[in-house]
This record gives sequence, structure tokens and C-alpha cells, in this order.
Amino acid sequence: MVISLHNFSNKMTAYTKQDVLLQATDVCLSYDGTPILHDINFSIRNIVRPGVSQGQVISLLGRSGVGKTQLFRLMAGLQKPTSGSITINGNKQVEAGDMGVVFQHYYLFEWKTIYQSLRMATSQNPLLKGNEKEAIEKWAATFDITACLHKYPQQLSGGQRQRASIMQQLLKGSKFLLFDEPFSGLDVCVLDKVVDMLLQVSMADELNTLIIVSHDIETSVAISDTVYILGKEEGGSTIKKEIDLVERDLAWHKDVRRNKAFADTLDEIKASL
Ligand SMILES: Nc1ncnc2c1ncn2[C@@H]1O[C@H](COP(=O)(O)OP(=O)(O)OP(=O)(O)O)[C@@H](O)[C@H]1O
Repeated sequence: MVISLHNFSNKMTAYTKQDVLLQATDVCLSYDGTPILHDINFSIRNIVRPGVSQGQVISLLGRSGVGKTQLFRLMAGLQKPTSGSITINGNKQVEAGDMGVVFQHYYLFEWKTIYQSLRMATSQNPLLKGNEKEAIEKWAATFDITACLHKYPQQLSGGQRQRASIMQQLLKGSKFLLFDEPFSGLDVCVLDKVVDMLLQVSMADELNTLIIVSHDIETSVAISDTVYILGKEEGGSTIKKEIDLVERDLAWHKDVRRNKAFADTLDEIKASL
């Protein structure tokens, strides 16, 4: 069923939301009886656009200390909720390794060249069997790090390390990619490149699902289709608001920041933090 039609720049954009890719159900987390997260419920669905390989981009926003990192860790399978569940692809409880996780301090093996690290990543992906080298070279060209492949991480800039780190997760074959503060500490030009790169990754496969935890509200909203706002309540933090940016015709437009509705949405988000 087609949910909605949008008219932008004379182009009609039809889309449907189909299978649930990730489901959080009644998730609670406490430490020594102190509630941190409470009653977290949301589902991420596969967005399907005719003729476009459209992945999903979700941002998780909230004030400092609200519990974003804790929810990130639960989604990454690095920690179990005290109660409730997070499942992917039907009914599979998420476990460490199911998701590609790109930490803020890009984790690469310091004693291996970038190529060696990436080669290790490809060995975990049966779909690349026999084409590992080609896959590495293709993504390296896309991410503009071909010249870095035979260097060690300490010989790379922060931006190059970040791109290598994202490639590492992509080559493992993870459809879910979790990003912890991907925009922090980047200069404006590099930030634009990272945004472009994330959009390319999201559109590389219809099932690619990027989940971004960030303090940079404007950049996050500009590239997302959905925003979740985590807010504090008596019994722990919970999702206080979900904003469907596709419904608002604010997703998938390069110049969205010039749109008045975009500015209004930023104001709305800031007011609800
Ligand atoms: N191991 C732990 N034991 C007890 N409390 C913890 C533990 N880890 C985190 N917390 C608490 O959980 C709450 C949420 O922390 P979290 O790091 O998820 O916040 P955040 O939203 O990511 O903050 P920031 O934006 O500042 O990184 C905080 O009150 C923190 O003190």
C-alpha cells in the first residue's frame, strides 16, 4: 500500500513502509535499581521507493545524560536490557556482531594496514567470497581512501580513519550501521563529505539502515528520514517524540536546510529536548 505522495521540485516521490527491520519492545534498563531507560518502544521499517535503492536513516537525539549511549549499546547488542527486547529481521534478539558499530573513536587495528583490516572484514562476509579485493577497491574509491589502503591507521587523518572504519563495517556485510557521534569534531568541508558518504551508504542497499546518535541536531535531521527524541521522565528516559521526516517532505532533499519547514522542525526538536 502506498502511504503517501509528495510533490517536490515537480517530482512525485511515492514510498511505502514495509517489513519491520528493527523492533524495540518495552525496553527498560536500570543499574542497581536506578532506572535509566523505561518503556522504549519503536519500530524501524523498510522504506521502499519505486526505482530508488532507498535505505533508512534514523537519528536518536536527546540531552546530555538522557541515555542515548545506553540505548545505542542495547541496539548494538553490547548490553542486554533489564527487561523488554530488541529484535531484528523478524524475531532475532539482537546480539553483539549483528550490527556494524562505528564508534566515535574509530576502532582500527593499529598494527595492520588499512587493507589488511578491510580484508579481515571481508572474510566475515560470505557474499563477497572471491571478490574481496574488488569490493575493497570499489569502496575505497567511493570513499576516496585508495591512497591510504597500504598505510597504518596512525598515518591517516581523522576523516580518513572514519571512512576506513565505516568501510570496515560495510564490508562485513552489516545492513545495520550504528554511528556514535559521526559529526563531532569535523570541519565544515569534511562534515559535508561525511554527510554525502552516509547518504551514499544508505542508498547502496535498500536494507541498509543507519542509526545515528548525535548532538548535532541540524546535520542529523538533514540526512534522516526519522528522528527519535529521548527525554527524561520520572521512571527513566523514554522516546518522547517520533518525527517522520518523510511525511513532512523533509527527507531525501539535498537542499532541505533552505526549507522553512526544516527550520520549524529544528525549533520543534529543540523545544522538546
Ligand atoms: N555503568 C553505569 N552504571 C550506572 N549508571 C550508568 C552507567 N552508565 C551510564 N549510567 C548513567 O546512565 C545515564 C545515561 O547515560 P548515557 O551515557 O547513556 O547518556 P547520553 O545521553 O549518551 O549522554 P551524553 O550525550 O552526555 O553522551 C547517566 O545518568 C549515566 O550516569
